[in-house]
Amino acid sequence: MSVLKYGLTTKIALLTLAVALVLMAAIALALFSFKQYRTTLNEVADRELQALMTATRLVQQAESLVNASAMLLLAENHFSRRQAVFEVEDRQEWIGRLVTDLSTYPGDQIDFQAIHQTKDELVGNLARMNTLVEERINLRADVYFRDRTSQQDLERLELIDAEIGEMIRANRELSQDLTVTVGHQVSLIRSSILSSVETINQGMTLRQTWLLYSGILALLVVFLTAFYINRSVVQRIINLQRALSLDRPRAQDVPVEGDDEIAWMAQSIHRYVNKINAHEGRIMEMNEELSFLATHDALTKLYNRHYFDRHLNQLSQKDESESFCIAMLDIDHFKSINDNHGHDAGDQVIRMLAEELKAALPEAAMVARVGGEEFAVVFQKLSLKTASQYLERLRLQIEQLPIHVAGVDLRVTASIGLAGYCQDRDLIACLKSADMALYEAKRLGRNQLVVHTISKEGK
Ligand SMILES: Nc1nc2c(ncn2[C@@H]2O[C@H](COP(=O)(O)OP(=O)(O)OP(=O)(O)O)[C@@H](O)[C@H]2O)c(=O)[nH]1
Repeated sequence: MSVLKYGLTTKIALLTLAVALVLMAAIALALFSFKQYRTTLNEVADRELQALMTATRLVQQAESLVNASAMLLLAENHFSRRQAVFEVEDRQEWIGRLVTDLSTYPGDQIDFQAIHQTKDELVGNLARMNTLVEERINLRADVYFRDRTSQQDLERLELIDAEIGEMIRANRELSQDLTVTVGHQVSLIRSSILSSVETINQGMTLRQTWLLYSGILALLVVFLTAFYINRSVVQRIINLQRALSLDRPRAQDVPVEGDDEIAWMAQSIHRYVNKINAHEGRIMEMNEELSFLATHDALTKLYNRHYFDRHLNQLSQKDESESFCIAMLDIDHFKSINDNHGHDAGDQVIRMLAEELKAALPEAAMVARVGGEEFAVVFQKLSLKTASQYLERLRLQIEQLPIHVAGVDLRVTASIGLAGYCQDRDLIACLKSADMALYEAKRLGRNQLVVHTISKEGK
């Protein structure tokens, strides 16, 4: 019988493995999901938020550029102009760098070309404004410091102011365009972030569902395992225990169905119960045999001396006033049978006489073999007269009994002593009296019945 074949060990191991696999899959799924969400969140933080910050700084720089261009416009001398130009160039450089950074953002809906174009136009305008402001400062210097006022210069100054005013308007518009474009871009980045969050949410929801199913599956397998163990192990052990807890367990009550460890154990118990029952049956038979041998004579199957004594003792303790008699019977010259025909022949004669005694005497009479060729009879609720009639008839039957042993025909006789009407239930005295009657029968020539009657005063 292979333990690995269909045993409970294998089945429980498989169910445990199934639970472990489901749990491991759920844990792996959870870990993988956490890793994926962390990666996605890092990407969003690195890429989307970076782009968002770049865009915000770009808007700030665009506003600063407009302020710097106002400074340039208001410059009254070359020092102020150069300071404003320095500020403008600084802002331009920052705007250029931020626009380049933003261009690396992988958003296919964003119009980077428009941003670059707006920026380039802004830069071009500022360069032109610088030239005009420089020319205006020079002309104003000619007018106010060198006193070289000409109509032409005044007209030129007016033209320059007009062009600068135009440019400021254009720059403000370009700056607004840039802000609007970048603002549009910010909203795109925001949409992208929302889309990433939505993707994460969907992934989370899907994996939550999977984790829930995994948990339900694991619980199901655990319940199935518990149900299986209860049905296949616990209930069967309980049934086995119930079958064995009976006073006398029967092999057919031991449930042996199946082909697993418990079935194999039950089959072994079944075999043991069979063996124990067989042994018990044998022991009971032997007990009966022993108790029969303890109270009966092996040769004649009549009661033995021991039982006879016990019976007399019990009778003496009974508080009954009913009469009873005791007879003693002895085969005459039995020694010569043994001597002439052998011990086995003697045994056979004893057996035949015992059967004759049982057949001739009433069923209620207790007949015992109390010595080698000596028998005792206790008659209850029977008068001495009737008992003596039975015994006399028996004596005559023995006398005429055809006995064929050891190839020869034999005739045997028996002497009988009978005592009765014992007063005060003195059985010992009664037995002694019967013995004396037998002795007397022997003395008087054997093959006869002598009856003694005991009175209160004695014989
Ligand atoms: N075959 C056989 N002989 C037995 C058994 N028990 C006792 N004997 C014999 O029975 C004989 C009894 O002989 P005795 O006591 O001298 O008496 P008896 O020869 O019967 O003579 P009386 O009783 O005086 O008539 C002895 O020889 C015993 O050995 C037995 O179980 N089987």
